[in-house]
Amino acid sequence: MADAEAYIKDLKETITHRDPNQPEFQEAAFTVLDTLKPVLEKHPEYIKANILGELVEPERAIQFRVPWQDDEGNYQVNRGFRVQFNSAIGPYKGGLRLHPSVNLSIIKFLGFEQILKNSLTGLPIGGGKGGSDFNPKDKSDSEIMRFCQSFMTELQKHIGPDLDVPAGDIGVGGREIGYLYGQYKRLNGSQNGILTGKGLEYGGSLARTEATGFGLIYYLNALIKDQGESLKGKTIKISGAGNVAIYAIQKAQENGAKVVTASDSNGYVYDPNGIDLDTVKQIKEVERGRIKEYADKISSATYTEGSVWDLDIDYDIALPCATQNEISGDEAKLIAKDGAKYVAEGANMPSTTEAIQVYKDKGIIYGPAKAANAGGVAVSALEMSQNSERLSWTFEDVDGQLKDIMENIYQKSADADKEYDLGKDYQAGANIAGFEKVAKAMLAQGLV
Ligand SMILES: NC(=O)C1=CN([C@@H]2O[C@H](COP(=O)(O)OP(=O)(O)OC[C@H]3O[C@@H](n4cnc5c(N)ncnc54)[C@H](OP(=O)(O)O)[C@@H]3O)[C@@H](O)[C@H]2O)C=CC1
Ligand SMILES: O=C(O)CCC(=O)C(=O)O
Repeated sequence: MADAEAYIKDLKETITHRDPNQPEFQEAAFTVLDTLKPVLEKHPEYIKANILGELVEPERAIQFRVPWQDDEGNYQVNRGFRVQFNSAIGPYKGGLRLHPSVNLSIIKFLGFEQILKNSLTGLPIGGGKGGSDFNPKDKSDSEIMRFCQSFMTELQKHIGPDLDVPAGDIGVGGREIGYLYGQYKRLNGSQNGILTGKGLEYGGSLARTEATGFGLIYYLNALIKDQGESLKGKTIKISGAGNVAIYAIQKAQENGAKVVTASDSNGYVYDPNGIDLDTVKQIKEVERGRIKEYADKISSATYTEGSVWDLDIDYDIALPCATQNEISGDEAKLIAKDGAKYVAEGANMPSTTEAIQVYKDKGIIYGPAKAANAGGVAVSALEMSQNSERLSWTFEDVDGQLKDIMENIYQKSADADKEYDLGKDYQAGANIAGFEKVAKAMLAQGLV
């Protein structure tokens, strides 16, 4: 039997050989593999059963055509995906992303991340992800509806309340979930909570909208407290101005921190007085506008094109909440130079491999995405529970459970860090804690 190091090396070569054109998937898989050596050394039975070889291969990857008609009557075709990665601990669970950049590599990286993230929540959910290269940004409501109906017409053949329960991600919010749910219901005639992030009028959970952003701050609070500090009085740089960023700003402000930036894919606003959240919500949630408009409305703010991570100001905490690979190695060096002591990830894989190495070299405490942003999927699982028992829990109840789950996730990562003597490496801690549960479940179920 190969030793742990040779086994990991072999797996990486297999992935590179099988999926040479999937850089995002390779990045996500290699990052996890690189941190699991100590577990494999302690548990050679995982090598014997080739658990990692199974883990990096999706149980199923579905690709389909999504034809739809635009407002001018033209026939359009997009590409749809659902990757059902791992069901060892429960039904596949993970969002749908609508963005022109979507391809199989991106959906596989997101689905792979979802396996260990969902395991960390402590809830019985496996990992999956889906989406399409459709761009919802410049589309009318009717076009979005027709696209969603067509997408669900195919997707509904592959999902089910005990099989695979999708939700939102970039480009998929309440409007899209509503159209997708309506089409599922029309085709199947059943009200079985097949999607999460639903409207409150038809089976959604209170606090799901807020969950990822609030959860990020609950996780950050636990992390910071363990270092003997608190959020009060800290200055935060945040990227994004979507669902995750907005509710992270809200909860950070409630905890006495000052958030000074928000961004979108065109540029960022810097407001030294602290971001006015009502203005951001009005622009982004109501008007579906651009973040640039914030600087037109708020006189203390400036707007700059480009990446918010290139803005050179002093601050304490970085919260990337936009998209993958938004922080390069050079930008991580700037984060360190600006004096930030913590990075906690609201987005999925926002830091490149080089950036993560910089955090480690410079002693920045790093909360990885699969731990820090697990609040969204955790409350999705709570939405599934409420749907099953045909009940709606109060906001306080769901929010309280979310807080407990996020504190537990931090604790599990910190415990693994201690057990394996990793030196405050909460990334490796999260990977190990998430992996151990999935590995035990896979081993128990044999070859499946
Ligand atoms: N929603 C959820 O519950 C969860 C989301 N996540 C992750 O959080 C991140 C944000 O998701 P969410 O807030 O839901 O998505 P939204 O669509 O609500 O918002 C995304 C934000 O990120 C910006 N953005 C997207 N792509 C880029 C890019 N290439 N460069 C710079 N900015 C970009 C968008 O700007 P623009 O409008 O210009 O595109 C927008 O401000 C994603 O990585 C997602 O996978 C993780 C866990 C759960
Ligand atoms: O709520 C869900 O099921 C999906 C959340 C998600 O896509 C994520 O955690 O990245």
